[in-house]
Amino acid sequence: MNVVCIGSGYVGSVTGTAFAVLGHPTTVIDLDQNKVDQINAGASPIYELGLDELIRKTIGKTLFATTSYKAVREADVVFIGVGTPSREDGTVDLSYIKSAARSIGEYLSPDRFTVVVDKSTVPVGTADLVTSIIEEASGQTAEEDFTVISNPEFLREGYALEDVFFPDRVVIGTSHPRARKVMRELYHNLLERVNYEELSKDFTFAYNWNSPKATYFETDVKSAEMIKYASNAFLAVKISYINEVARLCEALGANVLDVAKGMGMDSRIGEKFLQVSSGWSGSCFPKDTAEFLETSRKYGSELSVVKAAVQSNEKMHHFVVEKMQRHLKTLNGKTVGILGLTFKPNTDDARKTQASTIIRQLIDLGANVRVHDPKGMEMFRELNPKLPVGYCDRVEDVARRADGVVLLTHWKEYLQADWKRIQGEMRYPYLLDTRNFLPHKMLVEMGYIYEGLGIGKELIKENVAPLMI
Ligand SMILES: NC(=O)c1ccc[n+]([C@@H]2O[C@H](COP(=O)([O-])OP(=O)(O)OC[C@H]3O[C@@H](n4cnc5c(N)ncnc54)[C@H](O)[C@@H]3O)[C@@H](O)[C@H]2O)c1
Ligand SMILES: O=c1ccn([C@@H]2O[C@H](COP(=O)(O)OP(=O)(O)O[C@H]3O[C@H](CO)[C@@H](O)[C@H](O)[C@H]3O)[C@@H](O)[C@H]2O)c(=O)[nH]1
Repeated sequence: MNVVCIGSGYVGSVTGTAFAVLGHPTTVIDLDQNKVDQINAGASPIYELGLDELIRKTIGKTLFATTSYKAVREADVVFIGVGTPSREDGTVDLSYIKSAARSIGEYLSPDRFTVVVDKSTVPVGTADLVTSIIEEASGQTAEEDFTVISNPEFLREGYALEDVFFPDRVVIGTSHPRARKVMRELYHNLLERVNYEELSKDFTFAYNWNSPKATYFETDVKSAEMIKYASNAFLAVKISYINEVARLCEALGANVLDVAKGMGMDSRIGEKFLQVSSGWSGSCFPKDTAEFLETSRKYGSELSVVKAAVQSNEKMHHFVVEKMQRHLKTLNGKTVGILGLTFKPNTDDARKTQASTIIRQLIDLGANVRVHDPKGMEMFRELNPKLPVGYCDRVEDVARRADGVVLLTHWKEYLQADWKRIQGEMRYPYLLDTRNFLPHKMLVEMGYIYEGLGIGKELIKENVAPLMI
């Protein structure tokens, strides 16, 4: 089956590579010549564990990359995986989707039935919009010559390949019988794990080989579009909730790590997405909750739980700064080291990261800020060109004459850091670990004044339950 993937970002590059690995001739199309050149050179345009390796193995065989839309002519399935960023008012900017739809329409073959698939996260009703643009640009008839369906993507950055090859579910939104048949055929190898034993020999990174096979769920197009927003918003609510519980634990002297563990043992609740943080962030949750909320308001059915989760999340960013301020009395003139700029580990993605909000607040309060991240410094600097921070290549440099160090992202590099040496660099050994990630007991014994989130003071000295990552 000939596959085209429009967009070679965090979703397009992974999806395109995955279908190529599964044996479908796949062309990735991006307007960005640099990304296309990188893929053709056998390298990934993003940092994602294992992706380089798979691109290298498939490029020129089943994987192709280009800036031209010509491959659409020969395609059975065309995925749209372009960006859907937020506008100022929180609603989604669909300009990339519209432009991709126009280009698809211009190249659509009149001689074959093509299934166009929205993989980007798009508001309910977008498939209709894409349909009308393609009809106008191609002069062809929807549902006869082509159809537009929804197949939302649920991958997480940092675990993208694992999520794509071993998804919990594949959601297909269409009532078109022919499109359903095409999509079942396309996903057959993935659902049945055909040749996965062969693949396992090549993969040098961990895969969840024993997980149950994915559920293939067919529904109508609008419900599929809705499932994506409803899922992301639900996960954001879950994190906001545990973060609020963490604040209360702290006030009451309870240990949120054990509280989350005990809650997660109830299969109705589940242990995942109960990790305390300085707030959720990144390129998906902030924009998707904003759009979902705006849509709910537009239709007179405001999602008040989601609204509260968003507000609570903003409070969580402030809480981290306030906690530091409480401890150091003032931040004016103090030097603060930040560990972690990406919104989570194992990605270079620094879009809409909580680090930028927290750093801005620290600077507004008069602090001098130094930062480090294993993979995200380049993108963070590009996105925040005027932010007056010192970029450090080594963890120790962040700590130089610092009055406090804050860990925002739980990169394993920080677990392995030389904490004795870091302490030696600091003016005052205050360490705020917003992920409760570091070995507290050892650090306290070393002489650090250690604070986590949601852990009562006396518990810090004991061996509290480790964070699940
Ligand atoms: N990042 C994630 O983890 C993730 C997960 C699931 C769903 N999504 C959704 O998937 C979509 C893509 O997200 P992303 O993070 O991959 O975005 P991205 O910004 O990383 O990538 C988008 C790519 O599309 C290209 N592009 C834009 N317009 C184009 C056009 N007309 N023709 C060809 N290429 C074009 C851009 O150059 C860019 O490389 C969004 O809707 C997002 O919400 C993202
Ligand atoms: O227990 C948790 C889990 C996550 N986070 C934070 O929540 C944010 C989002 O994390 P995660 O969901 O792992 O990353 P994404 O790559 O943004 O993935 C989300 O957004 C994608 C884009 O829509 C979806 O495809 C995924 O299913 C959905 O998990 C990050 O800031 C995390 O640090 C927490 O604070 N605590």
